[in-house]
Amino acid sequence: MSLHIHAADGEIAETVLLPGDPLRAKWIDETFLENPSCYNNIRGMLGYTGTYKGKLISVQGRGMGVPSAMIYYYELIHYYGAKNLIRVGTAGALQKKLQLGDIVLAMAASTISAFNNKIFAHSHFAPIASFQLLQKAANYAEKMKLPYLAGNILTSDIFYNDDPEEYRIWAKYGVLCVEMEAAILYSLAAKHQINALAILTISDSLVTGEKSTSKERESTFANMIALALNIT
Ligand SMILES: O=P(O)(O)O[C@H]1O[C@H](CO)[C@@H](O)[C@H]1O
Ligand SMILES: O=c1cc[nH]c(=O)[nH]1
Repeated sequence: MSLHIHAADGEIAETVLLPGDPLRAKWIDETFLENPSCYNNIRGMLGYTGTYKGKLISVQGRGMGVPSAMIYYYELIHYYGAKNLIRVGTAGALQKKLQLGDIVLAMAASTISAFNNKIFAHSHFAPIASFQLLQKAANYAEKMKLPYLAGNILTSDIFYNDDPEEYRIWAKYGVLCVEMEAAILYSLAAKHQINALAILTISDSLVTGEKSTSKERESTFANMIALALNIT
């Protein structure tokens, strides 16, 4: 049992999918898992464990932004022995070639967030994905003909930016999209020698201003979850 997750020992699987929205966790549980049970409702941050094709999988909501996500990543690693953490969620495209609904596999996560500054002082750590999970995800996406790109992404602390053009410098360096939790996931995974991958679905574009409808989000989200579940 930990402060924000009230699960008994053994109640959480070694592989955990992490959507931001706790209701997405509920939806994943109801749509994809067999024999599910809810192990957490502290702060409404729902967590479930069930089976997928006979494998034990957990799904844990983790909120938005680095501080919230870090609490859940940390507790899952420290108190529940998580070994594979897969962040699933939405991102804004920074490149014109990305269409709404496309999947991005985050090979690395650049960030404006300062959580690593204290540890690495004037140097910069490069948070990267687990190659093993990344390779499996790319293979699965190709097999299923899911439109995807793999590359660098940006973990931002800012959702509503005063300067709507600020993304351009990241775009110039090839960064694919922006979200808010992957860099801390990759940093913690490196520190604790576990596997981590962020799988993202493009929900809007900072380049064109397009946004997906709720219906589109639902179907594209399902592709992303199927991908995540099939690499575990
Ligand atoms: O869809 P999720 O996983 O929550 O991810 C993205 O959506 C939220 C912002 O709307 C942030 O958490 C961002 O990272
Ligand atoms: O963090 C996010 C998520 C989706 N779209 C954005 O622009 N930012």
